[in-house]
Amino acid sequence: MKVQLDSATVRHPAARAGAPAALRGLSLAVAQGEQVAVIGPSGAGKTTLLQLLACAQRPAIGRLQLDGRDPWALPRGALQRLRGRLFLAPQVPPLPPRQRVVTAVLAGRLPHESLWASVRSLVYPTGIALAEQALSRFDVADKLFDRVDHLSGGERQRVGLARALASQASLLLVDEPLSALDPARAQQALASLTQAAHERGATLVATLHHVDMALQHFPRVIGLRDGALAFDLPAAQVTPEHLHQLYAQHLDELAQTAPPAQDVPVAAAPVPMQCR
Ligand SMILES: Nc1ncnc2c1ncn2[C@@H]1O[C@H](COP(=O)(O)OP(=O)(O)OP(=O)(O)O)[C@@H](O)[C@H]1O
Repeated sequence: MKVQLDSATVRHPAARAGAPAALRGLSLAVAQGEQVAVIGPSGAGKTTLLQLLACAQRPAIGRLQLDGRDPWALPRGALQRLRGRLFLAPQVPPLPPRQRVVTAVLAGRLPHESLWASVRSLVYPTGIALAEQALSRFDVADKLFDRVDHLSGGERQRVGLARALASQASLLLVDEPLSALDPARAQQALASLTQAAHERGATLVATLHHVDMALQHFPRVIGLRDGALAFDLPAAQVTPEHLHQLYAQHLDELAQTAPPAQDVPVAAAPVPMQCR
C-alpha cells in the first residue's frame, strides 16, 4: 500500500488544552512495499504517526492518502474495508489472556473473512497451519496451543508479530516490537518481520527505540522530534550528528538503545481492540 501524508497535524482528543499537537505539519510519502523505521525521543509522536496511518487518528489539518484515496472522505463501509487492509501492532499486543495462541494469531485475519467464518474460527480455529507458519518465523511455533497468559513477555511480543504477519494486511504498522526481547531475539524478530513483509510486498512502517537496529534492518529511517520531521534519510546517510541532534536533551535514551539482556515479562494489560 502506498502512503502519502501532506502537512498533517494531529491532536489527541484527550490532550490538555493548550498542549502542542502530537504531530505538526508532517509530510512524507512511502512507496508500495517500502520499509521505513521511525525513531526519536519519547513523546516525539512516533505512536501517533502509526495511529494516523492506521486511520485511528484523524488529522486536524492536512491530509492522509492511502493508495491515492483520502480514507476520511470514504463512505463508512469503504473505510472499514480499507482498515481491513491495515494492521497496527501496538507496543503491548492486545491478546485476550485466556485465549489460545492459535486463536489469537488467527484473530489478526478476521477483517479479511466473512462474519460467519470469523465467528467459527474463534471457536474452531481454521488455518492452523498458517498460524504455525507465522509463529515459526518468530521461533514460537511450539506455543501454538498454549494459553496467552502462560507466555513470557517476550513470547507475547513475538506472538503479536506473528499475528501481524497472519493478518495478510498490505500496510503493517508496528510499534516498538522489541521492548521485551533479548538482543538475539530482537535481531531475529526484526529480520523475520522485514523478510516476511518483503516476500509479500507489504509496506512496513515500524517505530523503534533501538536506533542501531533501525539502521541495520531498515533501508530508510525517519527521525521525529516534537511532532515534526527532523530527518528522512537512507539509513546509510544517518550520521552520529543526526542522532545527537535528534536526541538532544534525551541522550540517555540514545545511550540505552541496546535491548534488555533477557526476555522481560510484561503485564498483560488490556489494549483497546480499535485497530486490532
Ligand atoms: N491518548 C493521548 N491523549 C493525550 N495526549 C497523548 C495521548 N497519547 C499521546 N499523547 C501525547 O502526544 C505526544 C506524542 O506521543 P506519542 O505516544 O506519539 O510519542 P512516542 O514518540 O510514541 O513516545 P514513546 O517513545 O514514549 O512511546 C506526547 O506529548 C504525548 O504526551
